[in-house]
Amino acid sequence: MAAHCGPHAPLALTMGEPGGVSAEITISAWERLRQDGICFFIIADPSLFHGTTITEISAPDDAVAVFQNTLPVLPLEHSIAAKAGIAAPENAPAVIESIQRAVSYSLAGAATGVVTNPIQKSSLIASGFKFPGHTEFLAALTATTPMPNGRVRGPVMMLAGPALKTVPVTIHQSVASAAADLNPDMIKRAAIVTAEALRFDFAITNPRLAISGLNPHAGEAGTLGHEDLSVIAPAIAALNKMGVDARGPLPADTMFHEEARASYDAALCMLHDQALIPAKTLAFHDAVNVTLGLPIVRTSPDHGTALDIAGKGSARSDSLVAAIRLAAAMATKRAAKQ
Ligand SMILES: NC(=O)c1ccc[n+]([C@@H]2O[C@H](COP(=O)([O-])OP(=O)(O)OC[C@H]3O[C@@H](n4cnc5c(N)ncnc54)[C@H](O)[C@@H]3O)[C@@H](O)[C@H]2O)c1
Ligand SMILES: N[C@H](C(=O)O)[C@H](O)COP(=O)(O)O
Repeated sequence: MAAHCGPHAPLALTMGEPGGVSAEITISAWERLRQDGICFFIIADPSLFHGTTITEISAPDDAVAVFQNTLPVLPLEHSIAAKAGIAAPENAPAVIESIQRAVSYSLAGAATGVVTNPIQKSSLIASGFKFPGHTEFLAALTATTPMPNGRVRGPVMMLAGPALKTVPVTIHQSVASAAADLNPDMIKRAAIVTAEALRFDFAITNPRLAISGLNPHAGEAGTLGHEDLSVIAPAIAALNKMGVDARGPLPADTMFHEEARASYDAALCMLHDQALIPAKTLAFHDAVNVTLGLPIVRTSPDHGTALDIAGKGSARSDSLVAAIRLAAAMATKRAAKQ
Protein backbone atom coordinates (compact mmCIF):
# COMPACT_ATOMS: atom_id res chain seq x y z
CA MET A 1 0.00 0.00 0.00
CA ALA A 2 1.35 3.49 -0.84
CA ALA A 3 2.78 5.24 2.21
CA HIS A 4 0.60 8.34 1.78
CA CYS A 5 -2.48 6.17 2.33
CA GLY A 6 -1.31 4.55 5.52
CA PRO A 7 -0.91 0.82 6.01
CA HIS A 8 -4.53 -0.18 5.39
CA ALA A 9 -6.96 -0.59 2.51
CA PRO A 10 -8.92 2.53 1.54
CA LEU A 11 -12.27 3.41 3.10
CA ALA A 12 -15.43 2.90 1.03
CA LEU A 13 -17.77 5.89 0.84
CA THR A 14 -21.33 5.35 -0.29
CA MET A 15 -23.18 7.60 -2.73
CA GLY A 16 -26.07 8.51 -0.44
CA GLU A 17 -29.08 10.37 -1.83
CA PRO A 18 -28.00 11.66 -5.26
CA GLY A 19 -30.36 14.66 -5.04
CA GLY A 20 -28.75 15.76 -1.76
CA VAL A 21 -25.39 17.21 -0.80
CA SER A 22 -23.36 13.96 -0.85
CA ALA A 23 -21.42 14.63 -4.04
CA GLU A 24 -20.40 18.18 -3.11
CA ILE A 25 -19.34 17.30 0.44
CA THR A 26 -17.42 14.27 -0.84
CA ILE A 27 -15.48 16.41 -3.30
CA SER A 28 -14.77 18.93 -0.54
CA ALA A 29 -13.73 16.16 1.88
CA TRP A 30 -11.40 14.73 -0.77
CA GLU A 31 -9.82 18.18 -1.27
CA ARG A 32 -9.28 18.50 2.48
CA LEU A 33 -7.92 14.97 3.02
CA ARG A 34 -5.99 14.18 -0.14
CA GLN A 35 -2.65 15.00 1.49
CA ASP A 36 -3.65 13.72 4.89
CA GLY A 37 -2.62 10.07 4.89
CA ILE A 38 -6.17 8.72 4.58
CA CYS A 39 -7.46 7.19 1.33
CA PHE A 40 -11.01 6.58 0.23
CA PHE A 41 -13.11 5.94 -2.83
CA ILE A 42 -16.79 6.50 -3.45
CA ILE A 43 -19.12 3.92 -4.97
CA ALA A 44 -21.39 6.08 -7.09
CA ASP A 45 -22.67 7.00 -10.52
CA PRO A 46 -19.81 9.04 -12.02
CA SER A 47 -22.35 11.43 -13.63
CA LEU A 48 -22.85 12.95 -10.16
CA PHE A 49 -19.37 14.44 -10.33
CA HIS A 50 -19.60 16.23 -13.68
CA GLY A 51 -17.29 19.23 -13.73
CA THR A 52 -14.88 17.62 -11.26
CA THR A 53 -11.80 15.66 -12.17
CA ILE A 54 -12.39 12.13 -11.02
CA THR A 55 -10.81 8.80 -11.84
CA GLU A 56 -13.09 5.86 -12.50
CA ILE A 57 -11.56 2.84 -10.83
CA SER A 58 -12.45 -0.80 -11.21
CA ALA A 59 -11.41 -2.13 -7.78
CA PRO A 60 -10.98 -0.56 -4.32
CA ASP A 61 -7.23 -1.00 -4.37
CA ASP A 62 -6.96 1.23 -7.49
CA ALA A 63 -7.89 4.17 -5.27
CA VAL A 64 -4.50 4.21 -3.61
CA ALA A 65 -2.49 5.21 -6.67
CA VAL A 66 -4.80 8.03 -7.75
CA PHE A 67 -6.13 9.44 -4.46
CA GLN A 68 -3.64 12.27 -4.11
CA ASN A 69 -4.50 13.60 -7.58
CA THR A 70 -8.18 12.83 -8.19
CA LEU A 71 -11.26 11.55 -6.40
CA PRO A 72 -11.53 7.80 -7.07
CA VAL A 73 -15.05 6.75 -8.13
CA LEU A 74 -16.04 3.10 -8.38
CA PRO A 75 -19.01 3.10 -10.77
CA LEU A 76 -22.31 1.49 -9.85
CA GLU A 77 -24.12 -0.97 -12.04
CA HIS A 78 -27.39 0.93 -11.56
CA SER A 79 -27.54 4.36 -13.12
CA ILE A 80 -29.31 7.41 -11.68
CA ALA A 81 -31.20 10.45 -12.89
CA ALA A 82 -30.41 13.06 -10.24
CA LYS A 83 -31.75 16.58 -9.78
CA ALA A 84 -30.38 18.70 -6.93
CA GLY A 85 -32.96 19.09 -4.18
CA ILE A 86 -35.14 16.17 -5.27
CA ALA A 87 -35.03 12.68 -3.76
CA ALA A 88 -36.47 10.42 -6.44
CA PRO A 89 -37.49 6.88 -5.36
CA GLU A 90 -36.40 5.70 -8.85
CA ASN A 91 -32.79 6.13 -7.72
CA ALA A 92 -33.26 3.77 -4.76
CA PRO A 93 -31.69 0.69 -6.44
CA ALA A 94 -28.47 2.64 -7.05
CA VAL A 95 -28.46 4.07 -3.50
CA ILE A 96 -28.93 0.60 -2.03
CA GLU A 97 -26.36 -1.02 -4.35
CA SER A 98 -23.77 1.47 -3.15
CA ILE A 99 -24.35 0.53 0.50
CA GLN A 100 -24.37 -3.21 -0.23
CA ARG A 101 -21.12 -3.05 -2.18
CA ALA A 102 -19.38 -0.92 0.43
CA VAL A 103 -20.28 -3.51 3.06
CA SER A 104 -19.14 -6.39 0.84
CA TYR A 105 -15.77 -4.75 0.21
CA SER A 106 -15.40 -4.10 3.91
CA LEU A 107 -16.29 -7.66 4.91
CA ALA A 108 -13.81 -8.95 2.33
CA GLY A 109 -11.04 -6.68 3.63
CA ALA A 110 -10.82 -4.75 0.34
CA ALA A 111 -12.04 -1.67 2.19
CA THR A 112 -11.05 -0.81 5.71
CA GLY A 113 -14.50 0.43 6.68
CA VAL A 114 -17.66 2.09 5.40
CA VAL A 115 -18.49 5.79 5.55
CA THR A 116 -22.04 6.38 4.45
CA ASN A 117 -23.31 9.55 2.84
CA PRO A 118 -26.84 10.51 3.97
CA ILE A 119 -29.88 8.80 2.49
CA GLN A 120 -33.43 10.09 2.20
CA LYS A 121 -35.16 7.34 4.14
CA SER A 122 -38.67 8.25 3.06
CA SER A 123 -37.66 8.01 -0.60
CA LEU A 124 -36.09 4.57 -0.18
CA ILE A 125 -39.05 3.32 1.83
CA ALA A 126 -41.40 4.57 -0.90
CA SER A 127 -39.51 2.34 -3.33
CA GLY A 128 -40.00 -0.73 -1.12
CA PHE A 129 -36.86 -0.60 1.03
CA LYS A 130 -37.60 -2.47 4.24
CA PHE A 131 -35.24 -0.74 6.70
CA PRO A 132 -35.76 2.53 8.58
CA GLY A 133 -32.11 3.57 8.25
CA HIS A 134 -28.55 2.52 7.53
CA THR A 135 -28.08 1.24 11.09
CA GLU A 136 -30.67 -1.50 10.75
CA PHE A 137 -29.71 -2.30 7.13
CA LEU A 138 -26.03 -2.63 7.99
CA ALA A 139 -26.90 -4.92 10.90
CA ALA A 140 -28.84 -7.18 8.52
CA LEU A 141 -26.06 -7.18 5.91
CA THR A 142 -23.47 -8.23 8.49
CA ALA A 143 -25.63 -10.49 10.67
CA THR A 144 -23.88 -13.73 9.77
CA THR A 145 -20.31 -12.42 10.10
CA PRO A 146 -18.75 -13.19 13.49
CA MET A 147 -17.96 -10.21 15.70
CA PRO A 148 -14.24 -9.51 16.13
CA ASN A 149 -12.60 -10.45 19.44
CA GLY A 150 -15.84 -11.85 20.85
CA ARG A 151 -17.44 -8.39 21.07
CA VAL A 152 -21.18 -8.10 21.66
CA ARG A 153 -23.31 -7.50 18.55
CA GLY A 154 -25.46 -4.38 18.14
CA PRO A 155 -26.39 -2.45 16.23
CA VAL A 156 -26.07 0.53 18.53
CA MET A 157 -26.12 4.10 17.23
CA MET A 158 -23.68 6.57 18.74
CA LEU A 159 -23.41 10.27 17.97
CA ALA A 160 -19.82 11.13 18.78
CA GLY A 161 -18.81 14.78 19.08
CA PRO A 162 -15.79 16.49 20.63
CA ALA A 163 -17.60 17.22 23.94
CA LEU A 164 -20.36 14.63 24.06
CA LYS A 165 -21.11 11.08 23.01
CA THR A 166 -24.75 9.99 23.08
CA VAL A 167 -26.47 6.71 22.35
CA PRO A 168 -30.20 6.32 21.69
CA VAL A 169 -31.37 2.94 23.03
CA THR A 170 -34.42 3.02 20.74
CA ILE A 171 -33.66 4.38 17.29
CA HIS A 172 -35.90 4.81 14.28
CA GLN A 173 -39.36 4.35 15.71
CA SER A 174 -42.23 6.44 16.96
CA VAL A 175 -42.11 7.75 20.51
CA ALA A 176 -45.21 5.73 21.37
CA SER A 177 -43.74 2.46 20.10
CA ALA A 178 -40.34 3.21 21.67
CA ALA A 179 -41.92 3.62 25.11
CA ALA A 180 -43.90 0.42 24.64
CA ASP A 181 -40.92 -1.60 23.38
CA LEU A 182 -38.38 -0.47 25.98
CA ASN A 183 -37.13 -3.37 28.09
CA PRO A 184 -34.13 -4.06 30.37
CA ASP A 185 -32.40 -6.32 27.81
CA MET A 186 -32.28 -3.56 25.17
CA ILE A 187 -30.78 -1.15 27.67
CA LYS A 188 -28.23 -3.69 28.90
CA ARG A 189 -27.15 -4.65 25.38
CA ALA A 190 -26.79 -1.01 24.31
CA ALA A 191 -24.77 -0.26 27.45
CA ILE A 192 -22.45 -3.24 27.05
CA VAL A 193 -21.83 -2.55 23.35
CA THR A 194 -21.19 1.12 24.18
CA ALA A 195 -18.79 0.33 27.03
CA GLU A 196 -16.84 -2.11 24.80
CA ALA A 197 -16.64 0.49 22.01
CA LEU A 198 -15.46 3.20 24.39
CA ARG A 199 -12.74 0.86 25.59
CA PHE A 200 -11.56 -0.56 22.29
CA ASP A 201 -12.47 2.05 19.65
CA PHE A 202 -12.05 5.23 21.73
CA ALA A 203 -9.29 4.07 24.12
CA ILE A 204 -11.21 4.98 27.31
CA THR A 205 -9.96 2.44 29.83
CA ASN A 206 -12.75 2.66 32.43
CA PRO A 207 -15.82 3.99 30.62
CA ARG A 208 -18.51 5.73 32.68
CA LEU A 209 -22.06 5.63 31.37
CA ALA A 210 -24.85 8.01 32.33
CA ILE A 211 -28.28 6.54 31.62
CA SER A 212 -31.31 8.74 31.14
CA GLY A 213 -34.85 8.18 32.26
CA LEU A 214 -37.72 8.05 29.85
CA ASN A 215 -40.23 10.34 31.51
CA PRO A 216 -39.95 13.93 32.77
CA HIS A 217 -37.76 14.08 35.91
CA ALA A 218 -36.98 10.38 35.42
CA GLY A 219 -40.57 9.62 36.34
CA GLU A 220 -40.67 11.74 39.54
CA ALA A 221 -40.64 8.66 41.80
CA GLY A 222 -43.19 6.88 39.64
CA THR A 223 -45.74 9.69 39.60
CA LEU A 224 -44.97 10.66 35.97
CA GLY A 225 -44.61 7.23 34.43
CA HIS A 226 -43.51 3.78 35.55
CA GLU A 227 -40.71 2.88 33.09
CA ASP A 228 -37.92 4.67 34.95
CA LEU A 229 -38.45 2.51 38.04
CA SER A 230 -39.73 -0.69 36.48
CA VAL A 231 -37.53 -0.98 33.35
CA ILE A 232 -34.52 1.35 33.45
CA ALA A 233 -33.49 1.09 37.12
CA PRO A 234 -33.39 -2.76 37.06
CA ALA A 235 -31.27 -2.66 33.88
CA ILE A 236 -28.78 -0.33 35.57
CA ALA A 237 -28.66 -2.55 38.67
CA ALA A 238 -27.93 -5.56 36.47
CA LEU A 239 -25.22 -3.64 34.60
CA ASN A 240 -23.57 -2.62 37.86
CA LYS A 241 -23.58 -6.28 38.97
CA MET A 242 -21.78 -7.13 35.73
CA GLY A 243 -19.14 -4.51 36.49
CA VAL A 244 -20.36 -1.84 34.07
CA ASP A 245 -19.97 1.69 35.48
CA ALA A 246 -23.47 2.96 34.76
CA ARG A 247 -25.66 5.33 36.75
CA GLY A 248 -29.19 6.60 36.47
CA PRO A 249 -31.96 6.82 35.53
CA LEU A 250 -31.11 10.53 35.28
CA PRO A 251 -33.55 13.26 34.32
CA ALA A 252 -32.73 13.80 30.64
CA ASP A 253 -33.14 17.58 30.80
CA THR A 254 -30.32 18.12 33.28
CA MET A 255 -27.71 15.59 32.16
CA PHE A 256 -26.12 17.55 29.31
CA HIS A 257 -24.84 20.78 30.85
CA GLU A 258 -21.10 21.21 31.00
CA GLU A 259 -20.48 20.01 34.57
CA ALA A 260 -22.78 17.02 34.07
CA ARG A 261 -20.99 16.04 30.87
CA ALA A 262 -17.67 15.97 32.71
CA SER A 263 -18.96 13.12 34.89
CA TYR A 264 -19.43 10.52 32.14
CA ASP A 265 -17.96 9.28 28.87
CA ALA A 266 -21.23 8.52 27.07
CA ALA A 267 -24.90 9.22 27.74
CA LEU A 268 -27.41 6.49 26.93
CA CYS A 269 -30.87 7.86 26.25
CA MET A 270 -34.12 6.03 25.85
CA LEU A 271 -35.39 7.97 22.82
CA HIS A 272 -33.80 9.03 19.52
CA ASP A 273 -34.33 12.74 20.11
CA GLN A 274 -33.19 12.67 23.75
CA ALA A 275 -29.79 11.59 22.42
CA LEU A 276 -29.58 13.37 19.09
CA ILE A 277 -30.81 16.83 20.09
CA PRO A 278 -27.94 17.54 22.52
CA ALA A 279 -25.35 15.93 20.22
CA LYS A 280 -26.39 17.94 17.14
CA THR A 281 -26.97 21.14 19.10
CA LEU A 282 -23.49 21.09 20.58
CA ALA A 283 -21.63 19.95 17.47
CA PHE A 284 -23.75 19.84 14.31
CA HIS A 285 -20.71 20.28 12.08
CA ASP A 286 -18.31 18.07 14.03
CA ALA A 287 -20.29 15.13 15.35
CA VAL A 288 -20.20 11.72 13.71
CA ASN A 289 -22.80 8.98 13.61
CA VAL A 290 -21.04 5.68 14.39
CA THR A 291 -22.65 2.26 14.36
CA LEU A 292 -21.30 0.24 17.27
CA GLY A 293 -21.60 -3.51 17.55
CA LEU A 294 -20.98 -4.35 13.88
CA PRO A 295 -18.21 -6.62 12.60
CA ILE A 296 -17.13 -3.74 10.33
CA VAL A 297 -16.29 -0.09 10.94
CA ARG A 298 -19.11 2.26 9.91
CA THR A 299 -19.36 6.00 10.37
CA SER A 300 -21.44 8.75 8.78
CA PRO A 301 -21.83 12.49 9.02
CA ASP A 302 -24.43 13.47 11.64
CA HIS A 303 -26.52 15.46 9.18
CA GLY A 304 -29.00 14.38 6.57
CA THR A 305 -29.45 14.90 2.85
CA ALA A 306 -29.92 18.70 3.15
CA LEU A 307 -32.09 18.81 0.04
CA ASP A 308 -32.82 22.49 0.75
CA ILE A 309 -29.22 23.52 0.01
CA ALA A 310 -28.18 20.82 -2.48
CA GLY A 311 -26.33 22.21 -5.47
CA LYS A 312 -25.93 25.67 -3.92
CA GLY A 313 -22.33 25.24 -2.80
CA SER A 314 -23.04 26.05 0.85
CA ALA A 315 -22.98 22.53 2.32
CA ARG A 316 -20.16 22.06 4.82
CA SER A 317 -18.05 18.91 4.68
CA ASP A 318 -16.81 19.10 8.28
CA SER A 319 -18.96 16.28 9.62
CA LEU A 320 -18.07 14.02 6.68
CA VAL A 321 -14.38 14.79 7.20
CA ALA A 322 -14.79 13.95 10.90
CA ALA A 323 -16.58 10.71 9.94
CA ILE A 324 -13.75 9.72 7.58
CA ARG A 325 -11.10 10.52 10.17
CA LEU A 326 -12.93 8.57 12.88
CA ALA A 327 -13.44 5.53 10.60
CA ALA A 328 -9.73 5.53 9.77
CA ALA A 329 -8.78 5.81 13.45
CA MET A 330 -11.15 3.00 14.46
CA ALA A 331 -9.86 0.76 11.67
CA THR A 332 -6.29 1.36 12.76
CA LYS A 333 -7.13 0.45 16.38
CA ARG A 334 -8.99 -2.69 15.30
CA ALA A 335 -6.17 -3.80 13.00
CA ALA A 336 -3.70 -3.44 15.87
CA LYS A 337 -5.82 -5.85 17.97
CA GLN A 338 -5.90 -8.65 15.38
N1 LIG B 1 -26.89 9.20 7.88
C1 LIG B 1 -28.04 9.42 7.22
O1 LIG B 1 -28.32 8.75 6.24
C2 LIG B 1 -28.97 10.51 7.69
C3 LIG B 1 -28.73 11.26 8.84
C4 LIG B 1 -29.66 12.21 9.23
C5 LIG B 1 -30.80 12.44 8.46
N2 LIG B 1 -30.99 11.67 7.34
C6 LIG B 1 -32.14 11.88 6.46
O2 LIG B 1 -31.98 13.12 5.77
C7 LIG B 1 -33.25 13.61 5.41
C8 LIG B 1 -33.35 15.07 5.76
O3 LIG B 1 -33.29 15.20 7.17
P1 LIG B 1 -33.39 16.58 7.96
O4 LIG B 1 -33.95 17.62 7.06
O5 LIG B 1 -34.02 16.29 9.23
O6 LIG B 1 -31.90 16.94 8.35
P2 LIG B 1 -30.70 17.55 7.50
O7 LIG B 1 -29.49 17.33 8.33
O8 LIG B 1 -30.68 17.04 6.12
O9 LIG B 1 -30.99 19.12 7.43
C9 LIG B 1 -31.24 19.92 8.58
C10 LIG B 1 -30.75 21.35 8.34
O10 LIG B 1 -29.33 21.37 8.40
C11 LIG B 1 -28.78 21.88 7.20
N3 LIG B 1 -27.60 21.07 6.84
C12 LIG B 1 -27.56 19.71 6.79
N4 LIG B 1 -26.34 19.32 6.41
C13 LIG B 1 -25.60 20.42 6.24
C14 LIG B 1 -24.26 20.65 5.83
N5 LIG B 1 -23.42 19.64 5.53
N6 LIG B 1 -23.81 21.93 5.73
C15 LIG B 1 -24.64 22.96 6.02
N7 LIG B 1 -25.93 22.81 6.40
C16 LIG B 1 -26.40 21.55 6.50
C17 LIG B 1 -29.87 21.71 6.13
O11 LIG B 1 -29.70 22.63 5.08
C18 LIG B 1 -31.13 21.90 6.96
O12 LIG B 1 -31.40 23.27 7.08
C19 LIG B 1 -34.27 12.70 6.11
O13 LIG B 1 -34.74 11.75 5.18
C20 LIG B 1 -33.46 12.02 7.17
O14 LIG B 1 -33.95 10.75 7.53
C21 LIG B 1 -30.10 10.74 6.94
N1 LIG C 1 -30.97 9.06 13.23
C1 LIG C 1 -29.87 9.49 12.47
C2 LIG C 1 -29.67 10.97 12.57
O1 LIG C 1 -30.66 11.68 12.67
O2 LIG C 1 -28.55 11.41 12.49
C3 LIG C 1 -30.08 9.24 11.02
O3 LIG C 1 -31.41 8.95 10.77
C4 LIG C 1 -29.15 8.32 10.43
O4 LIG C 1 -29.41 7.00 10.78
P1 LIG C 1 -28.72 5.84 9.96
O5 LIG C 1 -27.26 6.03 10.15
O6 LIG C 1 -29.25 4.62 10.59
O7 LIG C 1 -29.16 5.99 8.55
